[in-house]
Order: sequence, then structure tokens, then C-alpha cells
Amino acid sequence: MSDLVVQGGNPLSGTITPSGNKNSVLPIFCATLLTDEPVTLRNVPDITDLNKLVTFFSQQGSAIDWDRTAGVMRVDHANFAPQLTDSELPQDMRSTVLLYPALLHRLGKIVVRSNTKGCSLGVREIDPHLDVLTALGTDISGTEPLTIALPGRRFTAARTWLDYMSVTVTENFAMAAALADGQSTLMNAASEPHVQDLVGALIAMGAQIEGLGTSRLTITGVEKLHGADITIGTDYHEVVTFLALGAITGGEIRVENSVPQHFDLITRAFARLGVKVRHEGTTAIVERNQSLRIEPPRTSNLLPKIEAAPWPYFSVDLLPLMIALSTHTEGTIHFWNKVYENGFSWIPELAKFGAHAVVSDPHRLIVFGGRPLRPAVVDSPYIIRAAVALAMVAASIPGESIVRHAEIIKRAHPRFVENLNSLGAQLTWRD
Ligand SMILES: CC(=O)N[C@H]1[C@@H](OP(=O)(O)OP(=O)(O)OC[C@H]2O[C@@H](n3ccc(=O)[nH]c3=O)[C@H](O)[C@@H]2O)O[C@H](CO)[C@@H](O)[C@@H]1O
Ligand SMILES: C=C(OP(=O)(O)O)C(=O)O
Repeated sequence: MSDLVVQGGNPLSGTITPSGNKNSVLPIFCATLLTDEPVTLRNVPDITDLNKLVTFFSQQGSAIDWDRTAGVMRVDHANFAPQLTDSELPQDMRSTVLLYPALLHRLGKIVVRSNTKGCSLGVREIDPHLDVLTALGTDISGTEPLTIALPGRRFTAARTWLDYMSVTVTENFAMAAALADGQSTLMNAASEPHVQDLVGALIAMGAQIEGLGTSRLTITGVEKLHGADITIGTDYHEVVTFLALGAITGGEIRVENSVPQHFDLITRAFARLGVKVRHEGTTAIVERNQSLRIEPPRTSNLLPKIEAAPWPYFSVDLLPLMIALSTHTEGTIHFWNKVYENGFSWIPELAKFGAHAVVSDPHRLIVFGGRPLRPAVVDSPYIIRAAVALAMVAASIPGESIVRHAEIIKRAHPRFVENLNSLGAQLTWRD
């Protein structure tokens, strides 16, 4: 367990390049197992979730050559010869579920646990995954563990309408349907930038998929996929983290390689908190000394709000960053997490800094911003973006704060401490 020690109060300023998106690289890396040909990945972030998958595949015979400095990885599964038991699947990461289609394609049968752990944001259910795999031709038996079998190692096409736009379920459907016999359709598909990245990668590998970026994917299965050269998309969570850090500390931050067309709602959420974000080409900019006042709605008696839901709504993983920012913002604002029932479990930690926030039900939070804050020792839950949010607040308050158990940040953000320190922060890891 590592704690983050933060000497706060410095305005963070400078230019920074974000890394590749964890939620893009993980499904794409799993998808490489759908082909025997070599795949090259670029802009690969050196994060702990990916390292676990790399270790897993290396143990099963895959050849993985990763130049961490250049961020380039060459993956070759030609010698994949697994000796698997269920306990060997990587632990403590949601993306373990993304191994199912490719392992089924390779092995015809896998044994899995029903409790796939990721961030502790509520129940991370497996049923929708099993439902789409069943629709695509697998047989599921047992309870704990579950056995999933794919007769003949070929998926069969299906038309499926999801209960809700699930990111990883959409990704699993796309990976399995890409090699199914016939044409599949997924309705109510998720369309987050990382889902689009995976679909784009599958297309680069020879999959026939229509509807990229929409809620309806039509996939015509092909006999086999081939090798490709794929660049992992910029991590928009990291872009927003750096911008929010500039705003919360009063500095000027310029983030390169941003994707402006992802930013309409994000810019509006910042504006609601009195922060102006602008783009010069692909550089996202927050200037120093933002007003940090809640933008009043024109409707009288309306509490301003930021609501998060599946894309193209404001992303739920960005909500903690906005909550951190709101502790410095004059006024009252309502946050509505439409996705997770446990997304606000970390809010009591904010009170230790002196912030005023009320969780009014499992999905709603009201922050009374602009109260005086003081340094504190806080505990991070097993939620990546909550750990980042607590570190943000710590960095904004003069004096020493400690965010205990913050190492979960390493699941998504390579060189987090080095990056922030390059902007003028003073952070260190302590074991
Ligand atoms: C590896 C990966 O890519 N992880 C992301 C992925 O997880 P993941 O794919 O696990 O998240 P899902 O999209 O399935 O949603 C998570 C949970 O939220 C609930 N739910 C979701 C949507 C909805 O409209 N109604 C509803 O009830 C369900 O209980 C579901 O189990 O998407 C989440 C939601 O963007 C992100 O937080 C995670 O970072
Ligand atoms: C919730 C997250 O990750 P996971 O789904 O892998 O737990 C996240 O990336 O914020």
C-alpha cells in the first residue's frame, strides 16, 4: 500500500502531454488475442492493469515486446499455448471480463468467477456479459465458478438489445460478433471514446462493423482477423485532470493531444463551475485565476447541476474531478451520478479537508463550495478517480496532506507524481 504525500498550495502551470486511455488499451490489448498475426500498439500507457494482462499473456506463451519509454508494444500470440485455471485470470480489475471472447475463441471453454472486481463503485454485474455471450452461441453452466463453453469455437450471430449502455458488454459483443457466423446487431450499444477506439481497432484488424460511435452496431462476422498497427487514443480523463488541477490551484495549464470534439459537454461542466476551457487546435487550455463561481441558471429557483450517464452524456468517471473542483467554487451545485449506486462512498473524506457536501441519496450529491479548506489525512477508497480527486484537493490547500492507499491511481495514470511535479506540484509516494 502506498500513500501520496502532498505539499499543497502551489499553482500548477505548464504544458503537458496526457497518456493513452486505460479503458482503450485494455480491450484493444485483449482483442489482439483474436488474431495469430502480430499487432503493434502505440501510445501505450505503462499502467498496472495493463502490466497484469501482459504478465498473464506472457505466461501463456505470447511474445510481447514493450518499449515502455517509446510507448510501443508489439504483440504476437502465434505461440499462445495456455495452461489455464480460473485462478490465473488477472485479479482486481474489471477488464478481466474483456478476456472472455478471445479466450473462448482460442480454447472453446473457460472457467470464471461471477465476482469481477474493478473500482468499488457498486455491484459490477456479470449477467449482461453472460447474456450477450449466450446470445452469441455459448453455453453457461455452474454457479461459482461458472463454466462458459463455445461449441466448435465459433460464435453465432445474434440481434441483442442491452438493458443499458454498458461499456465492457458492448466491447465483448463487438469482439465476439467480429468472428461470428453471420450478421449481428447490438442495440443500445455504448459509444464512449474508448468503445469507439476498440471498434476502430477491430476494423483495422479486418472486422466488418458499421455504426461506430452510435448506439447501434451492425457486425458481419469474418473468418479471421489480421495484424494491424493501432494507436491508443488520448486519455480524456487525464486531459480533464490536468485542466482541473490548473483551475483548482489557480495556474495556467495547456494539455496537448486533446480531442476537441469530445469536449462540448466537458467544457460546459467546467463553465458551470466558473472555469473557461478553450482549445487551440488539439491543445486544451485553462488560463490562470479562473473565477470559480457557480454559473447561475436562468431558471429561477433551479439548483445548478452536473449529471453523468453513459456517453454522450457527461462521463461518470469525470464526476469526481468536478466534485473536487466544486469544493473551491463559490456557490451550491448538485451532482447526479445516474450510473453507480456507490459512486459517492468517498465523499466523507472531503469533509476532513473542511469541504461541505451532502450525499442526499445514493445517486445525488450537493456541494456547498467555497468553504475554507485545511490540509488533512484522508483515505482513498478502491476508486481510481476518487483517489485522483482527493489528490487534487490536497494539491490545492497550502500545507501537507496525505492521501492514504492512493496507489490505485497507478491503474490508470502512468507517472502521475512525476507529471504533476513537472507542473510545479510537490507530491511523493510513501510506502
Ligand atoms: C474497463 C472499463 O472500461 N471500465 C469502465 C466501464 O466499466 P463497465 O463496463 O463495468 O461499466 P458499465 O457500463 O457496465 O456500467 C457499470 C454499472 O453501472 C450500472 N449502470 C450503468 C449504466 C446505466 O445506464 N445504468 C446502470 O445501472 C450497472 O450496474 C453497471 O454494472 O464503464 C464504466 C461506466 O462508464 C466506467 O466507470 C469504467 O471506468
Ligand atoms: C472505474 C474504473 O475502472 P474499472 O472499470 O476498471 O474499475 C475507471 O477507470 O475509473
